[in-house]
Amino acid sequence: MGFGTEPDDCPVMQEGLEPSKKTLSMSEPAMTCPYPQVKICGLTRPHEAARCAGLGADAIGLVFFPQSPRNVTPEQAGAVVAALPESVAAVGVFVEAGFSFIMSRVERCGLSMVQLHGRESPRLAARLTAEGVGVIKALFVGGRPGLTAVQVFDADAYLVECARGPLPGGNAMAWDWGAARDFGAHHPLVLAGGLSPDNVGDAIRAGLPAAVDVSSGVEASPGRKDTDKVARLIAAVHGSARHYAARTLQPVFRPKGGALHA
Ligand SMILES: O=C(O)c1ccccc1NCC(=O)[C@H](O)[C@H](O)COP(=O)(O)O
Repeated sequence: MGFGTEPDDCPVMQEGLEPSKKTLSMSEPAMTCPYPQVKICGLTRPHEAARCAGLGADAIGLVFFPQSPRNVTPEQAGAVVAALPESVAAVGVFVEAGFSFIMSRVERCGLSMVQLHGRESPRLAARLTAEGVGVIKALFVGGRPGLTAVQVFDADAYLVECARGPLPGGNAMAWDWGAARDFGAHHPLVLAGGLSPDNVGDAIRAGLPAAVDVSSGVEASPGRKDTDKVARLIAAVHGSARHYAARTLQPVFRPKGGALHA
């Protein structure tokens, strides 16, 4: 696909690596969230990203995947990131890209996190983490890598969605979000797939995630966000706090300005 070219960039799953130790524990930072964080993915325009941030989005996703209708150039992505406040995370979404390609986008565009949305290796995730880049690993119910791959991927958070649709992500495919609930009780879960302002409350009640990720459900057209839908979605998420009465939620997104915020 024309991505990484170095031997170390090989984007296939590797065996025999140390299992991830990343689970929720009392040793995590004391900051808490009353409701799940929100990532709005697939932004292509600076003014729409700024509006999403103003409405309360905690993270913005930029897709670096040429086959996606939401694909951005480094110039477009840099302009979107520049429009964000320091408190918001700038997440680059990659599909089986190599280390050098990813790091070039991180540095050039000012990304604070990367989302690995294909069959990348645990070693790639570890190398990015060692560079100080936040990592979100996508895992797939009914696809590969599945939820058990959490044991070999050390990541800040795990985005879980189903594996249906023509693209690796951004397919607007709803699924049984409750199937991720047990996973989210033990790992930082970003729930995704087919979420919209109308169903996100049900999805949160079912899956109890630390964050939700939405693309198609808040779009006017692919790559263009409808900020009225974004406002309704965020209001619904903020109305879900009652479901977390017995849970402590910690932030999962690293703001582009550096410090974690509650
Ligand atoms: O959105 C894309 O076009 C995309 C393409 C290739 C890999 C990942 C992609 N999106 C990743 C996301 O984080 C989406 O927000 C996630 O898959 C949920 O999408 P949707 O069901 O449309 O809300």
